[in-house]
Amino acid sequence: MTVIEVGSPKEERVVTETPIVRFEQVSKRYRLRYAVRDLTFSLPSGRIIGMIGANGSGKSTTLKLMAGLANPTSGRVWVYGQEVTRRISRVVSYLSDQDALYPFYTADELISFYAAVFPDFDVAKAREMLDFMQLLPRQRAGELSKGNLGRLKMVLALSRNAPLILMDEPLSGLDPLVRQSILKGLVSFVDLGRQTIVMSTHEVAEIEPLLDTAMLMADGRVVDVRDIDDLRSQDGLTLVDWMASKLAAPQNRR
Ligand SMILES: Nc1ncnc2c1ncn2[C@@H]1O[C@H](COP(=O)(O)OP(=O)(O)OP(=O)(O)O)[C@@H](O)[C@H]1O
Repeated sequence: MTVIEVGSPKEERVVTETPIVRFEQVSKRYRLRYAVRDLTFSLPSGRIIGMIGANGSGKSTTLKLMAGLANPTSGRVWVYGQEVTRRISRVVSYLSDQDALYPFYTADELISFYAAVFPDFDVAKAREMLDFMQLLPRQRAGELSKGNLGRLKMVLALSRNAPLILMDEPLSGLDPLVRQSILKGLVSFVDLGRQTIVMSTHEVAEIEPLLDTAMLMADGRVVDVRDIDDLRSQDGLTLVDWMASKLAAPQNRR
């Protein structure tokens, strides 16, 4: 298998060229309206990939298609070399943007529950992350503030040793002052030699230092997928500049 080096400013890592995610002419329609249309793209493995775009541009739908939680109306989706069905949850960890935790379970009980459901769940890692997040093991999910609930959901999603971790708006509800450091700390628990993170976000400037790759969506389509280092070195653009220039292009306007 061919390998390429991904270098500074992040630490050197070796990633395979085999895409972790592949979409081929995928559309998803809800009743009469297309949420995403004709998506064809691949995402590289061993990276932190940010999915950015305006409200309603199709980010959540695309993540759900990767997680096997939505079926394509047409087209095909592969993750980790397998065509996606609901069974893909064996190799995909998914953090929803909805409040989906059982409110009466404590953090500790949720860790046990996840460990029972997912064989790749790392209990020791989860406890370490819980501590890092300053969450109390015996506190019930329903008693947590929105921000702390978001932290707990991240702990649970990132504690799986799954090849693909999907996070839908992981920063929503988190205090802006701690958002970046929390995410940076949590991501350090992930083994990017074997795992890939794809996360949707509106916090484009804050997330940029953490990302390797950005995928821009508009009106249910993928506008572009770019390596962040290339954007900086070849185009001299920040992520925000790039997003603004791409969305201002006539073909991307409604
Ligand atoms: N279950 C659903 N039923 C009907 N329409 C849906 C459903 N899910 C998404 N849509 C529609 O599909 C489009 C794309 O929605 P999606 O949630 O994927 O966008 P998004 O980029 O994640 O938005 P946001 O940034 O606001 O979360 C929107 O027009 C939305 O109303």
